[in-house]
Amino acid sequence: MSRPGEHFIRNLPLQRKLMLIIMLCCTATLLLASLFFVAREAKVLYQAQQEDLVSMAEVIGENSASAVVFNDPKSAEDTVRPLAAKSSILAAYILNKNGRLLARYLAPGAARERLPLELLAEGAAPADIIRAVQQVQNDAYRSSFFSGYASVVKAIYLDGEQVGTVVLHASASGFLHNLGWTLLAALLFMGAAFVAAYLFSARLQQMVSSPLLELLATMKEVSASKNFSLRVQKPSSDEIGLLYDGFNEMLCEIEERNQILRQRQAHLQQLAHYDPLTRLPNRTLFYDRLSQALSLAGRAREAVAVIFIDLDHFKDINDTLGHRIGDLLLIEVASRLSTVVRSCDTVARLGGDEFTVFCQNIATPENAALVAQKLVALFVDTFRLGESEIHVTASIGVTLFPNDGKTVDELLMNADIAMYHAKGAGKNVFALFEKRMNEHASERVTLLTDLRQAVSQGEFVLHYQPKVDVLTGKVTSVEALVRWMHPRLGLLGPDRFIRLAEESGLIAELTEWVMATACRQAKSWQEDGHPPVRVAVNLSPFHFQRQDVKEAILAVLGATELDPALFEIEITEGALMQNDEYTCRVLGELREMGITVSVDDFGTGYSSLSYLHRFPINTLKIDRTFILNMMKSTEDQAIVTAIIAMAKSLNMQIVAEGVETVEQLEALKDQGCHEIQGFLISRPVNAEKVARFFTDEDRLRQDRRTGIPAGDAA
Ligand SMILES: Nc1nc2c(ncn2[C@@H]2O[C@H](COP(=O)(O)O[C@H]3[C@@H](O)[C@H](n4cnc5c(=O)[nH]c(N)nc54)O[C@@H]3COP(=O)(O)O)[C@@H](O)[C@H]2O)c(=O)[nH]1
Repeated sequence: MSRPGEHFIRNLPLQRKLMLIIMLCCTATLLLASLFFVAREAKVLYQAQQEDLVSMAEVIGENSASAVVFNDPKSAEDTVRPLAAKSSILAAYILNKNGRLLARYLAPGAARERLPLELLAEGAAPADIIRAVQQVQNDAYRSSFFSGYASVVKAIYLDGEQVGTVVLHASASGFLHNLGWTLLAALLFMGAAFVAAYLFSARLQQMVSSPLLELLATMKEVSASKNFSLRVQKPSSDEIGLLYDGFNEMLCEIEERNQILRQRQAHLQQLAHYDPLTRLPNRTLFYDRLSQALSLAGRAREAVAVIFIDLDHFKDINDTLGHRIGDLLLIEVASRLSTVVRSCDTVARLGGDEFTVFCQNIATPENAALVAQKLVALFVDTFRLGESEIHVTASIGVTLFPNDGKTVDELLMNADIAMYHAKGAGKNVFALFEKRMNEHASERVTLLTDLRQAVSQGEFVLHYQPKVDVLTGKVTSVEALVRWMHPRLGLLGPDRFIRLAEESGLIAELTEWVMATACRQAKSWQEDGHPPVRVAVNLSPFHFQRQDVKEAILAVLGATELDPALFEIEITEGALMQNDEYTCRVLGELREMGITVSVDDFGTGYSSLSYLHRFPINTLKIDRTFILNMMKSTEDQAIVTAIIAMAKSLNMQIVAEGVETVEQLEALKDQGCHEIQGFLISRPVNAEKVARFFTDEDRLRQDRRTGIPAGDAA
């Protein structure tokens, strides 16, 4: 705890503090110097005065020595009488060696009460006189200052032997007067020195404090304005100069740190609001901008179009061509999308292959459709990505504020629903949101709930579609195709629920049921006396990528005791291209067991034909879209020809899917296709009906339509 004085001094401004220090130091120094000077002067003056008195006492002593020896008071008094001429002498005494007072002189007007020997009683004993003389001798110096007289006691010698004593008292006024002058001079000197010190210290403190005050002012300015680019001009090379350097360096460092901080903040801002891959606004920024746009549009009574864009088959592209190409595609798509919209509109990437756009001030739904049309058109040109050139399409959903929704979430949800409708409508199209689409969306949720129970409730049934040899007409295998006997909606085709099963993870359970049922059916046909027929089951890519798919197949074959040679799996091109190493190994192991491996919907994926030889595949099934169009599109015809030629060179069996007409059959036969599957032979039918194709009679009926020659049943 500091004392109040200390506290006061501590809180004084620097200038005052400096002044105080300097003045205190100066005063103390001056005081000490003056004291020393005065004390010294006093000593000199005293000594001079004493010397005078001593020489007078010596003269008196010499003159009175014989009078003292002979105890002659009269002669002794004669020696002191001339002292009357000396105005400064107050009193003089001559004593013999026994202390007897022989002579006495007292100046007229001398104050007797101040003189020790005068204070002795009349006829005082010699011993008292000697004691009083000793006291005079002892107090000689002090009495000069305080009693106003100077004293000297001097022994009287005759022939080297003390015979008496002389005591002299003189007025000290001369000495004190001189001392007074000396003191006055010292005080004047001190005063002058003090004034000089004050002026000098004022200048000195200014020299010290003004750069510090300047620094303080700059510091306040920096702190108020946050302008860290300010610098101070170094005033000197002393410690204050170093302080200035330090201050400038500190500002420099703060400025650099601020710069780094600003860059980092900008980077964080970028990360928080922009997609790092495409540099488009991300979901957060899109939400933010759209909600602002909606509140503006609400006040201005304007419409806003929210568009949801999803790339078709992006997963397949990623899986087959790799993530690097997938990333390049997303970047290219982002840049194409940005070319269509106006500067007031926003294009964003929500994640994965999902992009969104909102356009402000859209006058009519037709205008929104025009924008969507432009967006679809962006995908007409192929994308050149590194070495690859690919054709990609997108499905687009459009919704309008305020008619279709009032909030960002509602609009995005509806745009998403519309986009799903566009996908369902065959992809590469756009769909404007309609209220009824919402019903479909909620239907989808209900369907999913129902699907979860469907397997355990036994609501699925298998239909079978035969594949026949184009030359012999023999059934080579039957494809098991699942249907759902929905208690409320009736018989549902796989297109209504396979995707849902895949998305919900129910596909594995469903496929295991399909495999078990198909295998049991194949056994059952045999037990009913039909010739052994191979049964083909579709494996979803989601299921195939599960590490236990082989074990699941083995378990089914083991449980049903079906010969693996009578079991076939159909996997899509996309599934084939995912995780090559694993796919290759599992397919190899399945083939070694005698299971037939077919690639379904071939031609729709992105696998290069030469890539196929790496996989242990038995059969390629040409996708039915090529078969459907081969009679009218030379391009599709060329694709079919190329696939057949390539498959043959790789010693693979070729099955043409979706053969509906005899013309298609003839064309395929001419090109050397091995097998066909399609409505021309049979639609997918139940187990009982398909079994009829195993007998000669039904094949013959079939032969009459197709012209395929009859042969032995498989
Ligand atoms: N993962 C699983 N996928 C399955 C399963 N069961 C079926 N599916 C897949 O569902 C898709 C649609 O199948 P579906 O509605 O059964 O259609 C099949 C045939 O009806 C149809 N087809 C056959 N011939 C013709 C024809 O001449 N014209 C024509 N328009 N359609 C025809 O093709 C479907 C069979 O195709 P594919 O499988 O490619 O051989 C379908 O993709 C099935 O794969 C299942 O259990 N698991």
